[in-house]
Amino acid sequence: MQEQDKVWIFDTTLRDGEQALKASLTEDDKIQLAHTISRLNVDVMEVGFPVSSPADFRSVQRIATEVKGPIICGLARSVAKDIEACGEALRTAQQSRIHTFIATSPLHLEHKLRMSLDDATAMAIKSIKLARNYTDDVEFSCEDAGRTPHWDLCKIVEQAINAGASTINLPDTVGFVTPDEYAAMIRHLINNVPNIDKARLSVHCHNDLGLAVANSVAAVQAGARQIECTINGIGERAGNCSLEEVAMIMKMRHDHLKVYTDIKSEEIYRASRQVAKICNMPVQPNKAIVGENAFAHSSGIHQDGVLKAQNTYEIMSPESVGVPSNQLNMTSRSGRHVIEHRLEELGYQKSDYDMDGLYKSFIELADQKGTVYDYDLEAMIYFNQINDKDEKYQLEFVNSASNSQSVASSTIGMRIDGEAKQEAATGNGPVEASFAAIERLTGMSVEMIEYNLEATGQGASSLGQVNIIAKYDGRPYHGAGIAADVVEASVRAMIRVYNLIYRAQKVSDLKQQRKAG
Ligand SMILES: CC(=O)SCCNC(=O)CCNC(=O)[C@H](O)C(C)(C)COP(=O)(O)OP(=O)(O)OC[C@H]1O[C@@H](n2cnc3c(N)ncnc32)[C@H](O)[C@@H]1OP(=O)(O)O
Ligand SMILES: CC(C)C(=O)C(=O)O
Repeated sequence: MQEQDKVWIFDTTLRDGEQALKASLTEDDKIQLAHTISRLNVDVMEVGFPVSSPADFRSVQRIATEVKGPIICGLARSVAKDIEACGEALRTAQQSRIHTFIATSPLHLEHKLRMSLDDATAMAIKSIKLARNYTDDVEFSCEDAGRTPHWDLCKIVEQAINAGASTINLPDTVGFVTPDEYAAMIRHLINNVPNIDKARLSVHCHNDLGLAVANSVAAVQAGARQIECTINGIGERAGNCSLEEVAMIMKMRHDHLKVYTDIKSEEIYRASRQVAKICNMPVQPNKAIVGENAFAHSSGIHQDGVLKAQNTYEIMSPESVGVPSNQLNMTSRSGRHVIEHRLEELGYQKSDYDMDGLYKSFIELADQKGTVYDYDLEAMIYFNQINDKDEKYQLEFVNSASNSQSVASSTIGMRIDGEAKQEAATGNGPVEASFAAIERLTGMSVEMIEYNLEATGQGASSLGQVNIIAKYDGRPYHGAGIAADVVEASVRAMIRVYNLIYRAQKVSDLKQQRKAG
């Protein structure tokens, strides 16, 4: 592969991505994420806007000192104090870049900066020269380039390169342009700026019309060689171009695009999950590359195809982006092939069950509860069908109390194998206290993996829906509960988990008996 075909990946998760968060990241969060981003093997990491606050200055400084590998970059307006703060914060970096910008569109010049293009150009040149006192690697951005006349861009870009900028970034700051327009802008600059070969052309796209990735790819096809992007596409408003998407487009479509990045794609999923968790920005399930459903197949025809040849419905392998494996969801849209496959993985042979009878129970259960899990399948083999009314643990009542001044308490009444029992416990909140009371009643303790509370319905009369994933004996169980009272919804979800554990234990006993006899 040739160096001129390499597209640099400039990650701005910790700068533009962070701008969109409801709560700022702590210094430690940023350090942790910076190490993760560096493991992706990005070329440049923009990690903050040092003049904006002492905390941002300190985190840029710490990342510059601690994170080795990528070029560490900070953002600065075309203002001396911003450049000085940036230069100072980046002083200890192995390789540093100062990224300075000024808006160039008539709209921003007139209404925001209240100055002419010539004045903005003069400020840009002064800033680039000042930045060169700190580092040889200076990037200059024409903010709102997408809405700037092409000849205005040519004028300022030529002077910025002469002043010492080695990367020229042309952002579509408000996500307004279409791919053909953006490509035409890049071509115009390549064809009309006499010193353009002295700089790397960069693009920075926002997703207001959902075109950030498409625009970035179109710009690369037109000759840009740096993409500014964020993990999971987080960023101002509708977000930025998503790193994982452009990296995988270039990897998977190298045949067509003929360019490459140095991203270690196997690190993508881990990075995505960490960003989602630390930034408290969950990834939508159908998000390309990293969404929960990106490698999940739910319909029978697709599942059958994937089982016969994975590439029938997967254009890339889950492992190539660090997802451990694909997922074949068992739902009412599944067919017999996937059930047979799953049971084979669980150690069953065809002679262990009657597929026609099993499939009938499977479809009934799937229609009732959506997803059917392994333990449901096994229970169907051993009990033919599952009836919730015969469950071991049945809730009778929940009586919880909490206030802001003392610990919460809860009394739970249950029927266990038909016998009425009750227990009380305390906790940090009424849900924790209720779970502790259930633990006493069942004599079993589970490890909580996930607790998710959502309102279903509207306004104050909405119902609380709780979904729990809890582990027992190394195996996860899923429980859901719905009630007007969120504590009751939580208790119902947890009791469901205990019933599933009990049923799985019974299945295991029956398996042993079958083996022995
Ligand atoms: C498109 C982007 O994403 S750009 C990056 C956006 N990120 C941020 O804004 C986060 C960091 N920003 C901040 O912490 C603050 O806005 C600061 C510290 C930079 C400035 O704060 P303040 O001095 O209080 O100014 P405020 O933010 O209200 O207004 C911005 C000022 O900068 C000016 N300005 C905006 N961009 C530039 C620029 N590139 N170069 C020079 N001046 C600029 C504006 O015209 C305005 O100036 P004015 O006060 O003379 O009207
Ligand atoms: C500062 C620049 C690169 C920016 O964030 C934008 O224009 O969106």
